[in-house]
Amino acid sequence: MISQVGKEEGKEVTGKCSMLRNEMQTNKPLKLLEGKRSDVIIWNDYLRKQTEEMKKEPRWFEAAWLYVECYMYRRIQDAFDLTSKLQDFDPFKNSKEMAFQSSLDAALYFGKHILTTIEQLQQKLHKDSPEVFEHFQLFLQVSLWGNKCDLSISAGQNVAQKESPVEQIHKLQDQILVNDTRKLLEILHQANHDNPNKVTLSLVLDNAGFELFTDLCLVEILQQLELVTFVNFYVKDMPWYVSDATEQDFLWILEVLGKSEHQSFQELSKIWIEKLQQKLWTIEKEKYWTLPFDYSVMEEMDPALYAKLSASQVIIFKGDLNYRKLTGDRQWDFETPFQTSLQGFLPAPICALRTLKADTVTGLSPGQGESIAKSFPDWMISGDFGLIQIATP
Ligand SMILES: O=P(O)(O)OC[C@H]1O[C@](O)(CO)[C@@H](O)[C@@H]1O
Ligand SMILES: [Mn+2]
Repeated sequence: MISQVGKEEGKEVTGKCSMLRNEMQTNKPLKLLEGKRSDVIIWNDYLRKQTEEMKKEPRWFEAAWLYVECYMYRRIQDAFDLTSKLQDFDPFKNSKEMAFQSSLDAALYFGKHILTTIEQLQQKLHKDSPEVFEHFQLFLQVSLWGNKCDLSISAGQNVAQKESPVEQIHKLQDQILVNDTRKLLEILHQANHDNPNKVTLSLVLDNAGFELFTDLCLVEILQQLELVTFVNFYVKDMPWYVSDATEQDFLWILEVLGKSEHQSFQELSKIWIEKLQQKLWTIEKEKYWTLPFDYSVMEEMDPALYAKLSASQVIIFKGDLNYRKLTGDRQWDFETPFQTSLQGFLPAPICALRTLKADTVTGLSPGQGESIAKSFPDWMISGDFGLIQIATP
């Protein structure tokens, strides 16, 4: 329940958001943050440095898109931080929850599919059987296409997933521009060989709701196939890009599945809650994901996080924004090796699972981008094309 004070403060936040919109529309200079969160100093220093480097104050239409776009979400949080009652209020919660509710059919279909798969795996499957690859590939691709479901482009409007994901992925095969699935499986096999029963996967999450559900299913299968032992899920530490997953969103989905009338959902929720209790899964909150930096400077700016990621055997980065931060959101030639575009960021083998929604991409084969562009002019922003892309140290 929001108190009377909370209601009044809600009006103040709305007023601040209108001002923010006006600053944006009229291309005003970016302002310093005013709240008291621990990252304010970092954001404000960054703005001062940008001003020094550009020899003028950064403005909305002139500064780098990655920076201003992140700054916009950070300013929204700043408005809440300046209240006494609404600092933990998530303005996107409703949109995230509604989007998941309207994707329940697809989630249920996939939930039943994973439970059947688990049963088969437990009964018979030999770890070297070709079926391992089939399962691995299917769950990886469903998690990839789950990334189509973000709410930032649709301004929070519904992006319900209606069709059965298993049937959809067959149709989408040709839209995977780089497919390093086999390499990823090899890396996991090698990691198990080197560290039996001690393989840690870091999964840097993107969106809550249906995408998160597909991520949880992917991880479950990786553990069932005994390719991965521990999973660290990295969530956002504040509401971000509308649909990005926070710890609350993660816990919410487990709760909703647990309370569902469908037995398959209940079962999955029970298995996953146990994994959290047994520390086979952990939810990690780190502030770096909502700072203005790309990942090439993480080692310098946040050596502790870099070291933590380095301790895992594989890191999966989900989604478009993570990809932009991996590549510094530069206008790379499409054929630049993915590894080059990481500019030294490689704490452990990296796998990017991303549908293209912004115009940066690397690691394509000669002429591939140009050829797609002829038939699909908006191939880089439509979310219709995807990558399963690996870089190894
Ligand atoms: O949820 P995702 O996959 O990171 O997508 C968010 C993307 O949407 C946009 O906000 C709009 O294109 C991009 O700036 C951003 O990279
Ligand atoms: Mn997102």
